[in-house]
Amino acid sequence: MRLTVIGTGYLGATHAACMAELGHEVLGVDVDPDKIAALRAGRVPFHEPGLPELIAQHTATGRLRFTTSYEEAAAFGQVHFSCVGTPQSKDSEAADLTYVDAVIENLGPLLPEGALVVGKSTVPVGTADRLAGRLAELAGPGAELAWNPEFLREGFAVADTLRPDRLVLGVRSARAEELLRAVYAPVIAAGTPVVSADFPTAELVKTAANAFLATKISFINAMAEVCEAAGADVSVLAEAIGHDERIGRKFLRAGVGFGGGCLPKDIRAFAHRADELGVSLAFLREVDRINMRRRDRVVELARDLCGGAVLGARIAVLGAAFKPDSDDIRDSPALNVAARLRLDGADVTVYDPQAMDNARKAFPLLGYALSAEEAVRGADVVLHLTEWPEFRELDPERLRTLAGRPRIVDGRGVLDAGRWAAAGWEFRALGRPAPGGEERQ
Ligand SMILES: NC(=O)c1ccc[n+]([C@@H]2O[C@H](COP(=O)([O-])OP(=O)(O)OC[C@H]3O[C@@H](n4cnc5c(N)ncnc54)[C@H](O)[C@@H]3O)[C@@H](O)[C@H]2O)c1
Ligand SMILES: O=c1ccn([C@@H]2O[C@H](COP(=O)(O)OP(=O)(O)O[C@H]3O[C@H](CO)[C@@H](O)[C@H](O)[C@H]3O)[C@@H](O)[C@H]2O)c(=O)[nH]1
Repeated sequence: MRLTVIGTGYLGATHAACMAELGHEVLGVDVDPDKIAALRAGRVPFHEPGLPELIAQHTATGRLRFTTSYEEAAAFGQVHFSCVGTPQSKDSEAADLTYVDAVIENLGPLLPEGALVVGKSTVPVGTADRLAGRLAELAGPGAELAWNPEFLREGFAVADTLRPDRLVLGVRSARAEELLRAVYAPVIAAGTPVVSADFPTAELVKTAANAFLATKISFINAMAEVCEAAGADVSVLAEAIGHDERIGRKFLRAGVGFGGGCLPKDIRAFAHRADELGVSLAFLREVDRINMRRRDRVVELARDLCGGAVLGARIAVLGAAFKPDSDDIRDSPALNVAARLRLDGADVTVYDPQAMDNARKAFPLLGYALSAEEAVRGADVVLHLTEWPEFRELDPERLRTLAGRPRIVDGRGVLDAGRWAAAGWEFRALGRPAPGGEERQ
């Protein structure tokens, strides 16, 4: 089939490449000419494992092309996937729907009869119904809308798109469902469950899934707070409760909390939308508060380790991306902590294997090092805030010879506390006692 993918960011570029991989002819569309120029040259303007290979392969054969022209897109595609951003509004918790609206305004008047526009962005419930009305005004009754939310995780985006846990098809006609089933035929044939739903249910599946995931993380982080107060170990607690299959072991990693371009803004937008509907999701605001408190706790631990104030202290921050295998720094806990310590007068040096360019642009006042070792050299405190595999491989013995003072906070709970302590480090982790005794408060 001939498909367009409108908005070629983290979601759209992956979706476009994966649709080409499924055998479709794909045209990616973006308003950012630099992004389109990079993609046309087979380059991916962000870090996502496996994606550069797919983009290069399918741009080389011509099955995947890119444009900035909506006219070209409307003339080309039978199905148009809308993958533009829905960030948090500048002045409230609500989602900013400017870009989602712009796709319909730009594409609608150009569409031929029978075109299907498919929303993939994460939107407040009720958006699809509103957009369908607007599309009907702009394009006439021949064009139709469907809603097909996306559940991919950054770092696993290609695998999650080609082998998702489920496909959710929000449709208003048998024809729309048939078209979407045809688009995803190889994925469905591989056994992926398909859930057909009305628009509001399809929209809500997405926001409910992210709300649940965020709640699970904040639940374990609240337990970490209790563990800190009681001298218990949250990593053992998480393992033990996770053996109960009703709870499950996934998404119970305590630490500095969730960040990124999805969970934080999606729970805020969901709570806001629920308020508009007269339903209280106040617990999601508490989920948000617990999450932000973990960042405060790391700042507090850094302060404690520096003897009460960080003014003039040298602090190494390992990690800038919001999670490993990504260069995405949107709402990154690591950079938020780093920036706050800088504001308090610390001399902060950050190292990340992939996110340095993005971090430098967004936080030009922080210092940057070319390696973990360089960041640690002379540091009074080391903060491990993004769990890249290479940080787990660091040699605590060698780093001890480089650090000004051997003190480390493991904000992700994955470093081997005993090994670091044995190498002479004062080791602190969130929700866990310090090795060899009660956690020092
Ligand atoms: N990033 C993820 O892992 C992920 C996963 C699932 C769902 N989502 C949802 O998908 C949506 C997109 O997220 P993202 O992370 O890819 O955002 P992004 O900011 O990386 O990408 C959005 C892209 O849309 C482009 N754009 C903006 N206005 C446009 C317009 N009028 N026409 C064409 N292109 C336009 C931007 O230039 C940008 O390239 C959001 O709703 C997000 O919540 C994201
Ligand atoms: O046990 C855990 C698991 C995750 N995190 C943090 O939570 C954040 C989000 O992680 P993850 O969900 O893996 O990354 P995203 O790529 O943001 O994916 C989420 O957001 C996407 C956009 O909506 C959805 O499509 C995905 O299903 C959903 O997992 C990151 O900061 C992680 O460090 C934890 O702190 N503890």
